[in-house]
Amino acid sequence: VSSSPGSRSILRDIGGGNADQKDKAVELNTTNFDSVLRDTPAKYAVVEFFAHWCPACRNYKPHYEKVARLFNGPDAIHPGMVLMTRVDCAMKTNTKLCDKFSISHYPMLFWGPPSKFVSGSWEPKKEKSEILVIDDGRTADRLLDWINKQIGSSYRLDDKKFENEHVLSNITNYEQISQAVYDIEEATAEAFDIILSHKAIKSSETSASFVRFIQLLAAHHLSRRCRKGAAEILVNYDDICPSGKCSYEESGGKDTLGNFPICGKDVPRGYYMFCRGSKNDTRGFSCGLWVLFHSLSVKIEDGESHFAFTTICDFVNNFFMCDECRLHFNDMCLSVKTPFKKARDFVLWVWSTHNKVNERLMKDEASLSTGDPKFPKIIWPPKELCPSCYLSSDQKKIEWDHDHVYKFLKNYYGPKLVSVYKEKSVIGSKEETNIATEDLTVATNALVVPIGAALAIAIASCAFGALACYWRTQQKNRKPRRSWN
Ligand SMILES: Cc1cc2nc3c(=O)[nH]c(=O)nc-3n(C[C@H](O)[C@H](O)[C@H](O)COP(=O)(O)OP(=O)(O)OC[C@H]3O[C@@H](n4cnc5c(N)ncnc54)[C@H](O)[C@@H]3O)c2cc1C
Repeated sequence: VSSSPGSRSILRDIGGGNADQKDKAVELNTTNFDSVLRDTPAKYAVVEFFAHWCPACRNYKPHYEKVARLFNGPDAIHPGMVLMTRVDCAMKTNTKLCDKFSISHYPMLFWGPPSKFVSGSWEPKKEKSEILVIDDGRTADRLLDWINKQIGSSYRLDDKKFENEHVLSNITNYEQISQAVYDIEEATAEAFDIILSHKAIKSSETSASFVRFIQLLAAHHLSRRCRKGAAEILVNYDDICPSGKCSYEESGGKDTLGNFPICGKDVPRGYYMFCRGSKNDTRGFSCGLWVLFHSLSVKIEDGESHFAFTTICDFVNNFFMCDECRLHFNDMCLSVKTPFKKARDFVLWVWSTHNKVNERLMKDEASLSTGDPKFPKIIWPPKELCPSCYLSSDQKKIEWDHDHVYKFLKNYYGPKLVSVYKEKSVIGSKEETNIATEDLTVATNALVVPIGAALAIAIASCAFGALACYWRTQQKNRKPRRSWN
């Protein structure tokens, strides 16, 4: 991926990277402008072009920062909506960048989808640009009003984290699933961190379960960086977990599990987007985990379906540290008596199992008021999302059209889920298109290729073409181990 190194860490460190001044707005320059705006999960960006010598800009900064604290960084009040950035045009290195946006005065503020800024420009007379000049952002209040008008929100400067009414409920919004691509990465990294912090690979059984899950991720995770991270772990597994005994601590060397961030060093970012609750302790990780399972299920081929089923069941049983959840889930796993032969059956099993959990939680949450008021549990998908999934329904019973449900799930957790990446690639350069496509390409043809000893557990169940290929490249590049040591 051609992003400049560290562009993602810049996004993550907003407030950390600029920790000296505690600035929340991200400082952009010629080098990181495109990569930061391409990598951001945010739907919109504000770019402030300023000059550090300009007194008006200095006076404006506290206003801009008041708004930036709402949107930027892991402590943001409304993360993932707007990325607030600034470019110092007084820096010689940024001259060309500022020229491209025809900067006529300081500060000058622009608004638009981040992808439109990538390799983008702005001219005063150009009509129909998706990049707009913010013409009324002179104070923090006015800037926020302007933003609210653009996105139909009602954010306020004194909003507090999770004490707000503004999270948009996504129950019936077909488009919002595209934000979940970032949550899948987040949940994967969080699951991995939990395993590390609990030192949860404790036996040969848990070790085998872990390897199988990582194998599933290496082959079918939607995010390229998570597939890559998973493959790295597999390749090095014998060294970092000899005989299933893992070393966990992060150290300078590459010989502990902690040194292999599964989705790259910049994930977890610290927040969820599609899975964001309106309260601090709702949704988040467990929602992200479900979305991960669904997104994996729709990628599975017929021959892998039973492997995927047992792998997910074992993973939940061994590594999902919510006792009630894993016990119930395990019961539902055990109730499957005949092995899956068809991917369709597995996709529908994950869906119906999730609905059984929803059904049970609907009652619990109603009596205990523990649910998220903005995201009440429902039998899913609601009619608004998929009318054709319903053959008939009354108060007590829904009769599903399983063909339509399957078709809906394949699209919803497949192309729809990754549509944000695709959108970015359409507008970007040819090179970018290739990157985005590569980002999303998953191994669909699962070949059984005999591979090395370290993957013995993995190949015992099945092996995936892409993974085997990766493994072989690594083996070629690896120095032979000196057996006399
Ligand atoms: C394996 C597992 C078992 C769990 N067991 C329990 C338990 O026993 N007790 C408990 O209190 N909590 C349990 N949880 C947590 C619980 O299911 C929810 O994840 C949590 O309450 C957050 O709910 P949510 O509103 O974000 O939606 P979630 O139920 O997490 O769903 C996430 C998103 O998936 C979509 N979705 C909903 N239903 C379906 C479906 N049937 N098929 C496809 N997509 C769907 C919706 O868009 C929804 O927003 C479990 C979680 C997991 C991953």
